[in-house]
Amino acid sequence: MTSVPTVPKTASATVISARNLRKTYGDFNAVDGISFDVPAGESFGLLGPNGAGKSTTMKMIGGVSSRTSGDLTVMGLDPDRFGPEVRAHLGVVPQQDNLDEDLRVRENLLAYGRYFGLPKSYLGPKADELLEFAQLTDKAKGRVESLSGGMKRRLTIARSLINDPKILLLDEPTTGLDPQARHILWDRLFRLKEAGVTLILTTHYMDEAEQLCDRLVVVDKGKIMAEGSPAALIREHSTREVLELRFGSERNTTVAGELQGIGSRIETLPDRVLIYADDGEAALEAVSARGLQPITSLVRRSSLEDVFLRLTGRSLID
Ligand SMILES: Nc1ncnc2c1ncn2[C@@H]1O[C@H](COP(=O)(O)OP(=O)(O)OP(=O)(O)O)[C@@H](O)[C@H]1O
Repeated sequence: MTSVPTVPKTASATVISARNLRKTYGDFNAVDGISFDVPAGESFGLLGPNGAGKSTTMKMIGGVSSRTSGDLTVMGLDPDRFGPEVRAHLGVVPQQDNLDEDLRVRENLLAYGRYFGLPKSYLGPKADELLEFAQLTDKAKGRVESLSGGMKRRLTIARSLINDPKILLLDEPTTGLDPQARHILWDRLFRLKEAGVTLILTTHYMDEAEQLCDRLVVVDKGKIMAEGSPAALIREHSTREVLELRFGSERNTTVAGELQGIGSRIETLPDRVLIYADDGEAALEAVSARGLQPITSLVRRSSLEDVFLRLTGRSLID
């Protein structure tokens, strides 16, 4: 039997450490040599488009997919060698809800807890506490199929907390949910963070990353393009404001030349032109002064979407 090393004291502040982490399928690099550290209690995000390698990274952290090369430790342990021990520290919320539709809501929590070998005396009160946390107490005896998408997500999160994990892995926690359901979920995740749980989440929603993440890595095609807090990334890779102009589909693609010199950078997208400037209103006045009249104009703050566009030349949401 392999003995489990004790978690080194010096590493207590770092709960996940990846060095040159790589996963290949045939000759395709799904995760292409990424490195990052996550300290305890942080809310850490992997932000990137579909196919960037986010889920593959999560699966390696969760010990359900072995890495091709590189180093990875979770709570000081290698998930490839100590899968069950690593999973005992983790709560996992997969991209697709995989609740047991044959069981009632509360039963889902109990059954999952039994799978972890947790005793009945612990599970009953814990299930009730988690239903309360997930705002599902009144649905305890209901059928899973009768829950809304947001409720199913909350039940999946409640289920992932049955073993009091120190780290919660959330793969695209709010994909497919309506705005209200997303906000309720964000609030619950924020409470977990306040309670000291380390959150690792993947998302392709920039607003979600901005709301939830203390720090994130921007990933594209299996590589890390940038790393930092949302505010620091925006400061480093974008201007304070962005002026969005729509001139109509024909004109959008040809007008950029006439805008040269306004702001510090211009991006032409199929449906609009973006002028990056610290003062968006001043940029708009400069556009008018050139006799150019957009159909619509909007000044907004820079977002992580702008960071992604800057780093990859592509829009985050296709
Ligand atoms: N088992 C597999 N076999 C072959 N290729 C795979 C496998 N799993 C993932 N891939 C490929 O690896 C790349 C990264 O996939 P991954 O699911 O990690 O991306 P992602 O960033 O999580 O995107 P999504 O949000 O779509 O899940 C994709 O091109 C995907 O097609």
